[in-house]
Amino acid sequence: MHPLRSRCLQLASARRLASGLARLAQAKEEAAKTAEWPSALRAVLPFVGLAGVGTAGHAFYDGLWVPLLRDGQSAEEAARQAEPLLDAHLAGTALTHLERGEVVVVDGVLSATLLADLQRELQSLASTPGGLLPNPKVQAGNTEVRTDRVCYLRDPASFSPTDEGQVLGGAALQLCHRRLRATALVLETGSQQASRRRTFVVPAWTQLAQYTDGSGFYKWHTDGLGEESGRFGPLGWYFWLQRGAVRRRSITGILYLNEEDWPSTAGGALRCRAAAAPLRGPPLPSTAGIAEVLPKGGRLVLFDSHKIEHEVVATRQDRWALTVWLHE
Ligand SMILES: O=C(O)CCC(=O)C(=O)O
Ligand SMILES: [Fe+2]
Repeated sequence: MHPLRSRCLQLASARRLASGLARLAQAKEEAAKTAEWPSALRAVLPFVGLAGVGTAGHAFYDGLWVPLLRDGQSAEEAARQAEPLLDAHLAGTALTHLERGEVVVVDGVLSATLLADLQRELQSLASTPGGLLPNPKVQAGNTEVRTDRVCYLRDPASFSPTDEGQVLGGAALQLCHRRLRATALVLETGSQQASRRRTFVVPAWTQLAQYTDGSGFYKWHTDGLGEESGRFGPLGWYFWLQRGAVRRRSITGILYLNEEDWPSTAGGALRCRAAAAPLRGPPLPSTAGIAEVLPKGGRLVLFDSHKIEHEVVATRQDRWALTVWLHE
């Protein structure tokens, strides 16, 4: 090779090497700059992680463990202490109507004597200080949605006197609580003939609600998660955990503890955006697809917790309802 050509080639490769080295140095400098961020991030990450796990744990505890998993029972366990409110045949029919998205109404599930005893026990509970508390929404500062006062009935085996809101009630209330929970078993058995076999988890508590004369109402809602579930973006997972038990609700069962003759002029109707299936009792009025169910004492109402939109209209006399949510 000509010496001049060889010199040129040497110069060219030296220049390439120099520019390569310069690029490397620049890249190193940039990497060092950005490395400051990950190391800062690495320092806070364990705390962020701990806070996340703590928040999730709390949401799980509050939203699923306490209301359902801690002392919830299988339908079989729940039925050990009392007779269900429905017989097997009625329960099978009820399941068929529930699957069609209807509201099942069964009258006369409590005797007249029991209804009279209930009136006495309820009056005494209503006048016991701290016996009934504002519902959870009102406690959270929201008075627009519902105004009832509530307490949670439990049987002695799961009762904790230190837990606010828990009550034992008298013998009549205890019997209603047990019979309402026991109804889970006939519904579960009835589902063997229905298109979907169900296995329920029954909370240890039932909710006793009092809507008072002149001011009690509960605006339109469903008892499940409804539309709010997806609304929260990045916080969605938190609400998903926090509303764990609500998410697992399957059937709402309401037993009215009022006098049997509830006048239609007294208001207080449960209105459901669905067809009603009165399995025992008179046909129910319905306007524009909304069934109107008066809270007659001894009336049992069942509906799909997620699908059926319902409201309680203002009542002009004290109105009592005992509710169980069967979960899946
Ligand atoms: O008392 C009723 O009739 C229904 C109450 C209700 O909708 C509820 O507690 O979720
Ligand atoms: Fe409801």
